[in-house]
Amino acid sequence: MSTDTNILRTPPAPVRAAPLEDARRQLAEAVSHLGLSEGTYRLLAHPRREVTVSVPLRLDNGDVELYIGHRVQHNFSRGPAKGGLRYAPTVDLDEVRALAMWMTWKSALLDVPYGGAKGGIAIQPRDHSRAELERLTRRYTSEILPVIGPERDIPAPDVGTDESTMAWIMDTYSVNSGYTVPGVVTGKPLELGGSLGRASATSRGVTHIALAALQHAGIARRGARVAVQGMGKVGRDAARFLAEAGLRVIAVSDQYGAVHHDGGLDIAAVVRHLDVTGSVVGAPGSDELEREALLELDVELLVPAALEGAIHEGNAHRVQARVVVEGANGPTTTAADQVLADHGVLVVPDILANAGGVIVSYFEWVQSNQTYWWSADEVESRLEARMLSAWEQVVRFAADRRLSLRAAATALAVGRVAEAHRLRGLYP
Ligand SMILES: NC(=O)c1ccc[n+]([C@@H]2O[C@H](COP(=O)([O-])OP(=O)(O)OC[C@H]3O[C@@H](n4cnc5c(N)ncnc54)[C@H](O)[C@@H]3O)[C@@H](O)[C@H]2O)c1
Repeated sequence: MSTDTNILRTPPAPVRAAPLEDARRQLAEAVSHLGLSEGTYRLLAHPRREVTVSVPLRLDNGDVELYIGHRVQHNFSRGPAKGGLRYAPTVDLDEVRALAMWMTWKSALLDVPYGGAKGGIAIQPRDHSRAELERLTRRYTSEILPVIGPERDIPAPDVGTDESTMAWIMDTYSVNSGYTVPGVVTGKPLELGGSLGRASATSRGVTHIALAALQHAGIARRGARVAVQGMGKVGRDAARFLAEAGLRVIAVSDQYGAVHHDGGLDIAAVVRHLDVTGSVVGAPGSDELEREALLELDVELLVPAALEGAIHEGNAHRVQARVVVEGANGPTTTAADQVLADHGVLVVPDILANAGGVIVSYFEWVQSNQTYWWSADEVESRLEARMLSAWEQVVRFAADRRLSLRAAATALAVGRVAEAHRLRGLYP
């Protein structure tokens, strides 16, 4: 058993700005633009359901550590709640609330029949063995068991979690149900009913949107310079797909630092180095760059694909990119958004740019529920069609209403959710 101080150790305090304030401000703008009521704002500014749980973990050395987990279901008026599960030391309830709200807008914008949710545990997964992460995941799952399920709330991977995490959730849920329930999570391993194309779906979607946005901005794709912040599940495949599409990825970063090569990085070599060493730093054919300097490089396209608040009031005026495509959720603060708009930077918002994940999650859920599997080509062509259709709707709405792409995307999504509420009526 651990010492008292160990038991009482609290997770590190969050270091970032307030994503929930930004999310609520975006909602308020959409409500006002659409002429919806104050009551509608209040209804949508607060999550429908929140669960906070203690997650005691027996460490490999026998000590017991306590972690705090959350699952927030922002809205389920259009279908089951849907959203990722994050393991990071910076997780707190307000962050999870913001991420859950953005999931509601994303599902509505892409017209998938889901609401929005998010989960998180305040833990540094790097500091734990695989066996510890499995026990943590199973205990967290059993604590939130009553509120999840294929018709209630369907988790998926996010920062610090992966397909193994989803396999453990599915197994824990299934053992407790007495039969196998593949539809309780998405982002599962293929062998357990995962979908072809799910692992790289967010990155594919980012790439489709980035190419459309460059064209919209009148920038030739061939040789266009790109910087990608974050080389995790989203960033690494986005860098690869963008390079394959003829762009020149000149810089990438992770939490340890950034690397740069003016002539274009060899992304396959960078990823091999990352897999072996755990970081992009020192990748062959690259110079080292200060981590945050990546955001300020002279590039045509910047893809922030790490965490919230990367582009903020303090650095936004130094961003030189002409187009920013948000691979991450909430990487641009509201204050930074205004600075980028004043500088003529085209910002494609997260709820559109990184929606490829929720689209193919929806395809996976449909396939799981029907026990019928689609080919990779089918998945990818349906993903591309949905992404580009949403892009066109947002661009048209923004032009008609003289809104930024973020304001347009949020208003379109909020309008659909508000309409679902109106049609269903208020119980009792
Ligand atoms: N995984 C998905 O399908 C998905 C879908 C939609 C949105 N997102 C969002 O995309 C973002 C990344 O998610 P992920 O699944 O790739 O997570 P991940 O844990 O796989 O990767 C995160 C990456 O960010 C890096 N990073 C952290 N802090 C950094 C910093 N200050 N500077 C540079 N790099 C930093 C990490 O080193 C890592 O490479 C998150 O905002 C997530 O919510 C993910």
